[in-house]
Formats: sequence, C-alpha cells, structure tokens
Amino acid sequence: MPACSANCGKNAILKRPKTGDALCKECFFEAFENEIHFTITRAKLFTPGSTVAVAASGGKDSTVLAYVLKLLNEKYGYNLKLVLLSIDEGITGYRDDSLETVKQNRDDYEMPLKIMSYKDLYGWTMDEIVAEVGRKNNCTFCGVFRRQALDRGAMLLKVNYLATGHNADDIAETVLMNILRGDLARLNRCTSIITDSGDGIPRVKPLKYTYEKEIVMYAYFRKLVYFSTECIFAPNAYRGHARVLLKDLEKVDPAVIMNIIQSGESLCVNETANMPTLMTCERCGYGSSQKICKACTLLEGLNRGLPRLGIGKSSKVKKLIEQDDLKRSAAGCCKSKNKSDCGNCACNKNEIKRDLSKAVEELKI
Ligand SMILES: Nc1ncnc2c1ncn2[C@@H]1O[C@H](COP(=O)(O)OP(=O)(O)OP(=O)(O)O)[C@@H](O)[C@H]1O
Repeated sequence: MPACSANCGKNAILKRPKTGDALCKECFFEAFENEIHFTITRAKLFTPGSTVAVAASGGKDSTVLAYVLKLLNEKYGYNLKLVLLSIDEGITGYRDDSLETVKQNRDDYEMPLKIMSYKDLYGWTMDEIVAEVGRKNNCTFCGVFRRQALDRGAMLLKVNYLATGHNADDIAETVLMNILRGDLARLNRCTSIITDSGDGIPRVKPLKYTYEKEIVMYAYFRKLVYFSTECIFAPNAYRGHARVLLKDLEKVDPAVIMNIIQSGESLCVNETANMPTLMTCERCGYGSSQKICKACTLLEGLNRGLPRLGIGKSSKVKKLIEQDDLKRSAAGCCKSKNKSDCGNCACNKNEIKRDLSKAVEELKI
C-alpha cells in the first residue's frame, strides 16, 4: 500500500483518475471539495445572500453537487440558501424511483424540494410522448421540455441561480459533439460555466472541471444515496458516439477531458457565423432563439397529432403551422389550444389533418 502522496502519513487507498495521485480517503475528499470551491470562487459563481436551486435528478452528479454545495456553503460561509428542484418527466420505472432518492436527499441535507412535472406543465408525460413518437426522437422532446421546465421551476421558486450537475466529461462530450455536427453556435457557448437562459436566472455548472469517475468515487466513499439506473428510453444516440470516443481517448490519457474543455474555452468562433440571438417566445414567454420556442413547437406537434412536426427545421415548421392555422381558421376552428380537443369542430375534419401530415412527410421530418 503506497503512502498518501499528500504526505499526511496515512496509506493511500485510491488513485485519482484526474491527476494519478495516490491518496487516502480524507485527502481525496479535501482535494475534490477544494477544486470545486476553487471553481466557484474563481468564476465568482454566486453572490453572497443568494438562493440557489440545485437541479436534482437523484443521479450521482446532482446528488454530489447538492452535498458538496451544502458542505462548502457551511465551511466557507458562502451565505447561500439552497433548494432542490426536480423535474418529473413521467417515466415509469425510472424517474418515479429516482425521485424517491431526491426525497431522501431532501431529508438528509435538510433542503426544501420542489417537484414540477411534464404532465402539469405540458399535459404529456414522457411515457405518453414515447407512445406517440416512438423511441427515435424522444430524447429531443425530453431534453427541450426539461430545459424549459427547469427555467419555469427556477422562476416559480424566485431563485437567483440554477445549478446543474454537468461534469467535465459532459462538457468535453458536448464540445466534441458540437465539432462533429459543425454546430458553431452551441460550440461557442457550451463551455461557459455561467449561461443565460433568457429569464434573468443564470445557469451555473460548479462541477464543470470535475471528472465523472471522481464523482462516482466521491459518492461511494462518502456513502451518498443516489440512483444509478440509466433512462429506460433509448439514450441520445449522437451523444453516445461522442461519449464512447471520449472514454476511449481517456484510456490513452485522462488529461484529454481537461484538454478538450480548455480547447473549447479558447476557441473563437468566426464573427460571420450565424449566431442566434436570445429572445422570448411569443407563446410561452420563456427564453428562445426563435419567435416560437422549440418547446412550444414540439408541443404544438404533439397536440395536433403530428409529433414529428417539431423535429424538423424551425423555419419550415413555422410555415407549415401558419398554413395549417389559415386552413383551420377558414374551416371555422374553435381555436382550442389542444387541437385534439376540438371534438366536433370543423377543423378536426380529416382533410386538414391529412394535408398537414402530407406536408410533414414531404419534408421528411
Ligand atoms: N429530472 C431532472 N430534474 C432536475 N434536474 C435534472 C433532471 N435531469 C437532469 N437534471 C439536471 O441536469 C444535469 C445533467 O443531466 P443529465 O441527464 O446529463 O444527467 P446525468 O449526467 O446522469 O446527471 P445526474 O447524475 O445528476 O443524473 C443533472 O446533473 C441535473 O442537475
């Protein structure tokens, strides 16, 4: 058993994946927590006296985030009020179980917990959405809705910050993914530790430089309660490729994770690239880079019985919706927000539905 390389006199029990240092348990805790403290203070993530909602899924990252934020808040006197915010996507056998873990964390860490559900916010659970759209594009719905649901929850709770458990591996994966896709707009902002969601509540990522393997180690040695099952619906395939690539590269040299993040941070996207501007959605009033946000477009598709509508290019979709609205209005539509509720309304007669289905098919979206 080698001696702890922090020279504390104890024996090492682990090798840090990030640095290769052999450490005892206590010195690992200290190094791990100090790095997060350093990240928080260097980026001036929080103003003293603020309220922070920790986006809590019950998984390892957000559980460790909640635990460490509480610990650092007390140790260094950040003077923060911490609350937990969870989104119930309505995935039976997955989110219902992980929410039980969050409730346990609420009691253990003595933090208030607010749970918001897709069913209440959008009228649909993910189980229902998957039944409608199948397993191919369901992650798009889930990701878009979750992002907005967290914004809505943060506004409801009137917090000053929303902290998520995105770790170094997540960020490096996202950099790779955006390079592979040539998505310059996202590449430009994906390494930011603080992002603006358009509602004035910044999103922050205190675990931005923390390796996933170390988060798992920390949770294990601290005996934290977390939920470790993967989502039962197909994981986002494209991210999966980036993840496999990153894991392979990490085996060759663990420093690649930090190197990719630092490369992403140093990249300067050409000014001529088409960058989106942040505005508010005309329908729901939440942050969007389009007049109608992605969440509203996806919801529109679901409610019209055409779930693939929102998957395509937003400009084409917008045109389709406008054409459809014109036809419905000519047919004397009752203008119910949920078109499937139109019942006996003239717009619900099959020709209009058929027209739009055909247009969607033609666009192959
Ligand atoms: N249902 C949810 N409710 C609240 N926050 C969520 C939820 N799902 C994800 N998040 C937030 O987004 C972060 C990144 O989510 P992602 O789906 O990548 O999960 P993850 O990497 O497995 O993280 P975790 O281990 O915390 O589940 C999470 O750490 C958490 O802060």
